[in-house]
Amino acid sequence: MGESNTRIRFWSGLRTIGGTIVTVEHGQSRIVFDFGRCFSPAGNMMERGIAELTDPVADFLRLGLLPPLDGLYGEKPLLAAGSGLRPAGDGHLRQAVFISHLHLDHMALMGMIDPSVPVLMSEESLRLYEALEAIGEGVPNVSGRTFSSFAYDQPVVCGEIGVTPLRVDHDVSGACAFLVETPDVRLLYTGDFRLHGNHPEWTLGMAEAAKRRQVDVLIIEGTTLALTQDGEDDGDSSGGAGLVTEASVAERAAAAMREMSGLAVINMYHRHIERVEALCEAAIAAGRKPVLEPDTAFLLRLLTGREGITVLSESPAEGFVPVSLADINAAPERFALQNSFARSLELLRLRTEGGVYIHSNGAPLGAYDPDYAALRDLLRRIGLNYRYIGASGHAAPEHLRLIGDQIGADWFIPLHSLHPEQMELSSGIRLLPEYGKTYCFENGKLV
Ligand SMILES: O=c1ccn([C@@H]2O[C@H](COP(=O)(O)O)[C@@H](O)[C@H]2O)c(=O)[nH]1
Repeated sequence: MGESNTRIRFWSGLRTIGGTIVTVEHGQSRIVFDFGRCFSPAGNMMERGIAELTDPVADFLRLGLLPPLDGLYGEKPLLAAGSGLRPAGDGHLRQAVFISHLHLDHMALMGMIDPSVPVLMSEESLRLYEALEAIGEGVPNVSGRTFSSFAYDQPVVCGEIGVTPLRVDHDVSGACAFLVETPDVRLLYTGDFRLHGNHPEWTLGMAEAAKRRQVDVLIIEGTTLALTQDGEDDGDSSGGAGLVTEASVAERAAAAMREMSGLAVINMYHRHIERVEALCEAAIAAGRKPVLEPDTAFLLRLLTGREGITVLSESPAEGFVPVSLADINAAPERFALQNSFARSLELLRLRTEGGVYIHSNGAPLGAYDPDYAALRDLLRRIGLNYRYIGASGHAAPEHLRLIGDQIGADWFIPLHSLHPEQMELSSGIRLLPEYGKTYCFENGKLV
């Protein structure tokens, strides 16, 4: 600490999809962006469903699942972990943690940060976070902590570092990129983004702003590089050969619901509330009543103000219209029932033969997750026809290039990707950083 140049370090997420954690430091100022957890079912002890932790911060540190950063964690867990790191709150740093959006791979670990360190997210993200907390989907370990919000396009100053959040389109509301300015360097971290969603102008506006500010360094996500589309093997041919857009999802889902005579079941990710609403409309357009799980219904009402939502419930549900399993079994062809993976066994109580299972970016996302094979097995056994009808939250390779080229930074750093080395832009030097190594910038140049 205390050096005069700007130092950038990468702690996680360079060669994985998500889990991105990056620090930018100048003098005694530091910002951290994103604090998520990389999904790795085979790779670590925390994904094995073993007993609860008593001191998660200490345990995550010992397992190498948290970045070894001075000034970020409480004194007690550091002692418990036998760590020599400096505790938070001793005043040696001006710092803040910025969260680009509320997907687990970008925010799941933010409860581990000492409550004295500010953690900020967009106003929309904070609204969503509060709603998630209300249904028990907040992050663990947050006692004594409050989260703060920032407005798009309004710089937040953290000591000698300025951060301007720029809105982007992703498959969750409130997503943004960060334009980071220090006395030595201007960098843009894209967060996760896409151009085939309902709001390409947000992403294009972000690129335009970054170009105007002539950023030196572009840190860009590369999820789709050398990645097959989710559910590709299941050939949802109605999507056509081109890019599958968010706008096409509802249309294709409605067509599938019309085509099949039995029950329609939809697995979606309820943090993407725009998709939840679109699929409800699709069900209605197909002559079916959408029936949501109670948590999703709660989110939808709170975040959109929608009324008259039907929920799956065996008893009266205040503020909602209840529909029971027996109601559905009396006429399955009249319903489109939301069913998330955690509730899959409920399907055994339903008349599912000849119906359709619309997999619309709900977990398990793809074959890389062991739950996926189990889900497909269940669907085969109960006679539900699987259809993948979704749209990725991530820019296609050609759009990554388009955005990267438009920004035209001197250096570009691909991350959030299994194959960052495949990112090619028309100009700029590609940097594939190493974990924990310090990259120093002085007067806009890597030294
Ligand atoms: O090993 C993996 C991990 C993820 N994917 C796919 O990547 C995206 C992740 O989206 P997020 O918004 O970052 O959660 C999703 O399409 C996954 O299916 C993968 O294919 N392999």
